[in-house]
Amino acid sequence: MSSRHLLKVCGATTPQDVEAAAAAGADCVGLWHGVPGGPRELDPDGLAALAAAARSTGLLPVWVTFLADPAALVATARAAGAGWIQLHAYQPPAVVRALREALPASVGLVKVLHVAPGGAGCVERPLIGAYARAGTDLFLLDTATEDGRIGSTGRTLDQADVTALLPRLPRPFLLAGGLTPANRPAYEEVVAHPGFRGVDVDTAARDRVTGAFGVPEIAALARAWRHAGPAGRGLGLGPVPVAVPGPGSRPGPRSDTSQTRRIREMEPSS
Ligand SMILES: O=C(O)c1ccccc1N[C@@H]1O[C@H](COP(=O)(O)O)[C@@H](O)[C@H]1O
Repeated sequence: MSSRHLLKVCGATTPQDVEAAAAAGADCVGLWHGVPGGPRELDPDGLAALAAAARSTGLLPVWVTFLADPAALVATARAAGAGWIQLHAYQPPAVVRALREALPASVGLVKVLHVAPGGAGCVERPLIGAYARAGTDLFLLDTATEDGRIGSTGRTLDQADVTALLPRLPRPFLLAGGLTPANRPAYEEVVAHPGFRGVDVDTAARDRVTGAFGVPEIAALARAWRHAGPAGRGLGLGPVPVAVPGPGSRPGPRSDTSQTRRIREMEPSS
């Protein structure tokens, strides 16, 4: 038996984007709010409307944000009904903890770890254990460019930089950063890691002319990235064995409902 990996596509702005993602076989769709100056920024009503549209197609809506104020995050998460929240910036572990304490277990918490190119490593490396203990369900490894850009960089991570980080990750992770159907073979070692749960893509999910999500583009990503992993691995969000000891740990698998459970329950395909 083998497992199916997740495909998240990021930055939907219209119901048509959501429909394209669902039709092409994505599992999760990223919706922005609180990304200042971002070209795909949604207002709170737009976020809630597209989250509902995503749920109605069976997609898991993921709210992607740079916001760091716990009260604002909690209020928006409740109003929008996001399945997961992706903290895509340099929010400290205390923000994760505040969200974990305030939100139901059904809301998954994704913390992005930014990896700089050229062997410079992960910006948040000293905080990884603290993020896990604060309640992070899933890490997301993405590029931070030399000039400080984060999110939708279209820039790939070096497999060696990623694999150097993996022994320190006490939670499952998604991979991002300039991923395409063609560069899947460059990440064999990453895909084989027991914590790997799938990929997150913006640039390569889009029609080059219109800039909207493209069904052929997303379907090609799904074919390349979402297929079988090693036998017996599920999509659970529980702890991953790591070489790095950490003081305490959060309790075992949380009881949860709805969208997060849907991801946890995605059965391995043969
Ligand atoms: O999708 C975006 O444009 C975006 C903007 C701000 C924060 C996060 C964003 N998305 C993340 O960008 C990467 C994938 O981008 P790419 O494939 O390298 O272009 C992924 O982490 C998305 O969640």
